[in-house]
Amino acid sequence: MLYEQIGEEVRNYIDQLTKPRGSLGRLEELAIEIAKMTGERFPSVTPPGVLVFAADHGIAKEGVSAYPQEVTAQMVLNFVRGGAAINVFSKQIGAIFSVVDVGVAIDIHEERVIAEKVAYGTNNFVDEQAMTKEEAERAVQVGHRQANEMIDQGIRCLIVGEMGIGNTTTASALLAAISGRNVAELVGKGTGIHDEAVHHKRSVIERALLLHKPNPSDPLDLLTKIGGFEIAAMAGAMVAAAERRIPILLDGFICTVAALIAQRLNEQVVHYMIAGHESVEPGHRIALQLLNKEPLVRLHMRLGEGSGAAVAFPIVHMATAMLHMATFASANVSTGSDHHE
Ligand SMILES: O=C(O)c1ccc[n+]([C@@H]2O[C@H](COP(=O)([O-])O)[C@@H](O)[C@H]2O)c1
Ligand SMILES: Cc1cc2nc[nH]c2cc1C
Repeated sequence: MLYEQIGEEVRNYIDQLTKPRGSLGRLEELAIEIAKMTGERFPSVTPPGVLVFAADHGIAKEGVSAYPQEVTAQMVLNFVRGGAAINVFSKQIGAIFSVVDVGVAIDIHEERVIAEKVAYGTNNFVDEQAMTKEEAERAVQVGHRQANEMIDQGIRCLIVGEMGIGNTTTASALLAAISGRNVAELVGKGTGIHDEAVHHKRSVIERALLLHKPNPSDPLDLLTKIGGFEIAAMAGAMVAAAERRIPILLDGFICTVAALIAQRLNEQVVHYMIAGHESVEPGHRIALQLLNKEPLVRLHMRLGEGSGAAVAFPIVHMATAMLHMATFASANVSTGSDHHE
């Protein structure tokens, strides 16, 4: 549960800082939210942790991505060698970074990749269940354990990223099931497929939903029938962060769908989430609305990996830094007519 009392104290304290009341806008609300999450009057979000989960998707066989499946494994190697966007951004924000293989389709021979493979990719959910219930549970537990390990290392804010060719199809199927919205409204170009392929992607998802009829409020049923291993692990990681009162900075579309799964595992988790950015993927806005979250930035990004959250992190950091301003009393600045002690 949130520390409501501390939130109120911080709200009153912010009104004593040397600025016109409310003039730091959303930063003020962010500082209050983080105080409520952490129970600290002067919370810190540094260092942040970036935890990237990688997995493959059987649905990729349907030709729903602009890139071949082997890119998942290739990018995992790129992550440990420091060449991806998220590596560059993680360095900029001073993040602790890890990448976890929770279900990549091939063996990865690289000791810097955390090996937690549940299976060699999911099954193609257009004609069979994506995974077994036990696999879904295991993937959630991998995420939970990995987030706890990062928190033990001292991170004060968690960014959960993903890599998985085909996972915008999986995330779209999950969101359509959860929201009951039309697939056409939420399906997008993912890595950059053309319009005709978007139609095909839509019909693949519609077929899968008709076949499986997942229960929109049962996270394990959703994951088992139409999920992905990285999405399950991300949800587990979010649950762990909330349990440890660590703020979660959400990334793009896939991450936000994982957040909806996390919400169905434990509804308290939503109170620990901050929406980092709004992705170009059309379903992202819908997923954010379901969580009742307003993104911090809109930069026309659609990369994943945790990159949008990493870009938004400095804003969250600024919100906590703001609390170290002088007060009207300490700086001997006259208060305005609307100032209340
Ligand atoms: O985060 C997003 O909003 C986002 C939007 C589009 C694509 N992606 C990334 O692209 C991959 C999935 O795209 P696709 O076309 O293969 O389904 C996966 O690795 C994601 O990290 C991510
Ligand atoms: C190159 C590449 C990098 C990515 N990072 C996240 N999803 C991705 C998809 C592709 C294709």
